[in-house]
Amino acid sequence: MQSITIRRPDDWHLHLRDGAMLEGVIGDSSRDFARAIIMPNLVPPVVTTADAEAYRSRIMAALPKGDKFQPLMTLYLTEHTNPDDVEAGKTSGLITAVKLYPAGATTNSHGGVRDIEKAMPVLERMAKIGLPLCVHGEVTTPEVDIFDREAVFIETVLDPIRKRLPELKVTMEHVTTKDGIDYIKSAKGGLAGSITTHHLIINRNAILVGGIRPHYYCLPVAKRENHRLALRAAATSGDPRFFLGTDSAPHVDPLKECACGCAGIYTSINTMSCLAHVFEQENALDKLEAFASLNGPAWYGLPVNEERITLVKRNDPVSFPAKIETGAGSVTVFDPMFPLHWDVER
Ligand SMILES: NC(=O)N[C@@H](CC(=O)O)C(=O)O
Ligand SMILES: [Zn+2]
Ligand SMILES: [Zn+2]
Repeated sequence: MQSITIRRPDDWHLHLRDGAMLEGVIGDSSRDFARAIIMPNLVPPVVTTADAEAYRSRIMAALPKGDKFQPLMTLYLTEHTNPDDVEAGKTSGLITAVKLYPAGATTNSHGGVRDIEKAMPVLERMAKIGLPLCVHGEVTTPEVDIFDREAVFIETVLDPIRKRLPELKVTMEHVTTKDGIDYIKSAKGGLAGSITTHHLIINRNAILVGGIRPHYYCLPVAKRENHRLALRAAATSGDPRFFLGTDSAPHVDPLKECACGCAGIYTSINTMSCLAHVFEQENALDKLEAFASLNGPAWYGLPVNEERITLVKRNDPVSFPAKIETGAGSVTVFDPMFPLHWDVER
């Protein structure tokens, strides 16, 4: 039987939500992952260090007994964020990054940033103290086609910010285009990118061919096949600038299966099985540890995990539930549309 042992992975972009949903999903992350960067787009969002402290306590309270899981907290950047509060959050060790949502770009982003000038004092402080900025990199301009929004963001928002603040560390999250990959590779430093599980597996056909499939809809939306291939090449290359951020984003089924469905794909439960499959297909199982367990901590200046996990390839497909049941309702699990044979040994 084929198997591979790697350092326990981390998830550098995760939505855990709150309340009954948090309780329903956290075990799927803490089972396989040691740490995760926790997204702050709750309702209301996590905007102050005090909010993050309280949210962290709720996460720790929801954690299954015996699981060791470290939530790495982020702040939701607004036009009123106080640089002193951000600095205090970093100094105390609570805050790992600040998250930029262009207002209106994605789920619960309406309180995000409209005018980047208003956020400059915070960004300047972050550059000074070495606190990374995590970015949802899409413009919201109505005239820009949704499939072009990442490329236009890079050119019109991200590159100008990085030229003004070369010291600012920026994580381009959930990169979905070859343009994003090329931009990260061309940078002389200070820039890295997270890649999701699902964007390595689906292109936009998954959402639209043969009927509209809301469980493959997320933001940034999956692009054409050439972009998916660029993501796969980057993720499996071992290049330290690319690492795993699942962007596992649970929404209850009624909010996905309706006339105006929410964006988000739930992958926490089967991400490691999917990734082993992808890396094996690319003849790059030896690069899985770099992508899932080494490159992220190096970028965020954190130690790598000492624990190991073993993935084994089983003859029979491993079964995952089609849906998980949470106290908030059922959540459909990402279906990669091929059988999964790799399994995390428990
Ligand atoms: N990725 C998504 O499609 N949705 C995320 C938000 C985000 O990461 O943009 C969510 O919070 O639901
Ligand atoms: Zn996002
Ligand atoms: Zn996300």
